[in-house]
Amino acid sequence: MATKQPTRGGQPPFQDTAPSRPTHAATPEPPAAPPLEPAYPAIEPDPPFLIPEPEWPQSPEPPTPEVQADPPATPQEPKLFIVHLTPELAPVAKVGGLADVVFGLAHELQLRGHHVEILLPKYDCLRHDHIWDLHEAYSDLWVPWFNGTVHCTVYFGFVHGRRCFFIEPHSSDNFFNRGGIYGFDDDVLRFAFFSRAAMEFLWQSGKHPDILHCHDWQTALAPVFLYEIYQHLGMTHPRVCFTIHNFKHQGVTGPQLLSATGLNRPEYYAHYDRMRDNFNPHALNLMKAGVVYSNFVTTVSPRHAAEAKDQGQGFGLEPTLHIHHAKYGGVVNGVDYKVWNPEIDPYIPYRYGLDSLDDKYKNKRALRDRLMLADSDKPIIAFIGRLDPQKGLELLRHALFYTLHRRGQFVLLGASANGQINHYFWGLKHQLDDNPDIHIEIGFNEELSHLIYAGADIILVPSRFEPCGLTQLIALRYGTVPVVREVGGLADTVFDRDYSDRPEDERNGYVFKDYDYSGLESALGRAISCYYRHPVEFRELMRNGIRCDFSWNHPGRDYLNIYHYIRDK
Ligand SMILES: Nc1ncnc2c1ncn2[C@@H]1O[C@H](COP(=O)(O)OP(=O)(O)O[C@H]2O[C@H](CO)[C@@H](O)[C@H](O)[C@H]2O)[C@@H](O)[C@H]1O
Repeated sequence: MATKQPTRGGQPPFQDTAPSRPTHAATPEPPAAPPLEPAYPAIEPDPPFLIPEPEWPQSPEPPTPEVQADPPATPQEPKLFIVHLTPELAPVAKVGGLADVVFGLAHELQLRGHHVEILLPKYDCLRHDHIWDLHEAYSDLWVPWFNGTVHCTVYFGFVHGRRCFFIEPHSSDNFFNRGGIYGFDDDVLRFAFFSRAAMEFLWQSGKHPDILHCHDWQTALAPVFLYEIYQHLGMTHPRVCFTIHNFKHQGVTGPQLLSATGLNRPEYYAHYDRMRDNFNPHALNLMKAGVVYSNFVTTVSPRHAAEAKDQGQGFGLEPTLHIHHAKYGGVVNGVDYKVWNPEIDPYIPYRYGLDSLDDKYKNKRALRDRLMLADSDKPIIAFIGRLDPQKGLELLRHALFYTLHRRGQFVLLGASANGQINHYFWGLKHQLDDNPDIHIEIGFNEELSHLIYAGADIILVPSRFEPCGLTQLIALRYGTVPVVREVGGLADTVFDRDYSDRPEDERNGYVFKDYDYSGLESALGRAISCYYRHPVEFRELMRNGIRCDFSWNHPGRDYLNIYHYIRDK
């Protein structure tokens, strides 16, 4: 049996995980720099709401069972044409939570009667089994790039009812034929190209959305292109909402970007008020550009919005967020309960809900069978996520051994883009291979994740920082009790059973504050004790979680309020 302090495994490669950039900008905040809000021309009357083009057939996929009433489209509210620009979309191109958010939000907006389209790259690794009726929609897109143009084909298809356009460039750079989504030396150029191509597509195809909703640094150049290029060509209608899912990755690059994208004029763009990185005066920062040029900027929880602006979690964008604070806020993500719902989940062998909670334990057995874990009365503690220093890897590793010590079982599902980290967890896996109470699965496996959410008793989210976090929200729906660090969206959504000042029926998990082993043990230890010693109370906690409403209903409303606000301004 492994002991609490392992003797093998070597030094984890993720120990020094302090943000590589200082938390305060080296460049002082300019005293009276006026916000550089794009001076859009006066808002023209809305064009008639664009209904789906008649030639697009309806999605032929079978309807999914309805588990909750769709919110009625409010007749008095103007219907919007909303385009999402995104590098990820679940489940066809998913690396992390951003993919789920675009998938869920787009559907919610559609349910409310708005016309939504999603633009993303046509990666060679798209999951075609989730795309219906894929066909060529636009064959003659020419995108300016350096001193020439790149020919692109645009495909249209439905991803579980969402209308999607996939942009495929034909160039020797093979931007999106790399067998993966991120992790290449030219990532900034790849996504700068995508943003330019998306804007060019909107313009050439005569689409004038009311709202362009961009996600993360990968699409942050779109509002720059809109304001600096396309509005002068007549695209004066769209307003831009920019959502930051993760401040850690900002798309910092050299001035070559400007000649590639046709923006040119380095003396103009490399200005502190526009795109110049707050640390490196010779670099450009795409995320900063997105903040400066968008009409509204959100991150994915109010707590993280404050942490990023005022508490050193903005990875250097703090002064920029201060300058633009009037158009900045946080909206907690939702979960798509048509996908993440144990009552209808096709990936779990036994469906269950509040009234049939016992069937959750059949899934626990199925999970043990599948992962060859010992059959016992022990609780299963799980972690699902990217193996990134953000996720609290030292605490995760500690939790694994602490769980064994406290008579629990541990399941870890994760992967890292960093070879060293993957290697470390492979080492841990080999070290613990014979232990019947541990399973470490390295890789991305959406189907398995459903079974883990359903079969585990406790989900652990020990993040260093967490803009929102979807795993705890999904786990709550599956009656799996979250143990989380009190940070970002985790603090906004999980309320400690013993210490929260919320009413008892709103307490749904365990929370710890300090990023250290004793902090983790205090919360995980209480959760395991409750499981063993107070099973009735533990069950009540599970029920409280299932009763939480983290659907897209509320965030959908919040985003619509933002959209209407920036349209009316
Ligand atoms: N190996 C694996 N196999 C199968 N499924 C896996 C997996 N690894 C992760 N997942 C799934 O991917 C999603 C991850 O959600 P997170 O909230 O952890 O997102 P992430 O940190 O990537 O994104 C950022 O964006 C999201 C969305 O805004 C924020 O919630 C978050 O705080 C921020 O860091 C979940 O649906 C999870 O089940």
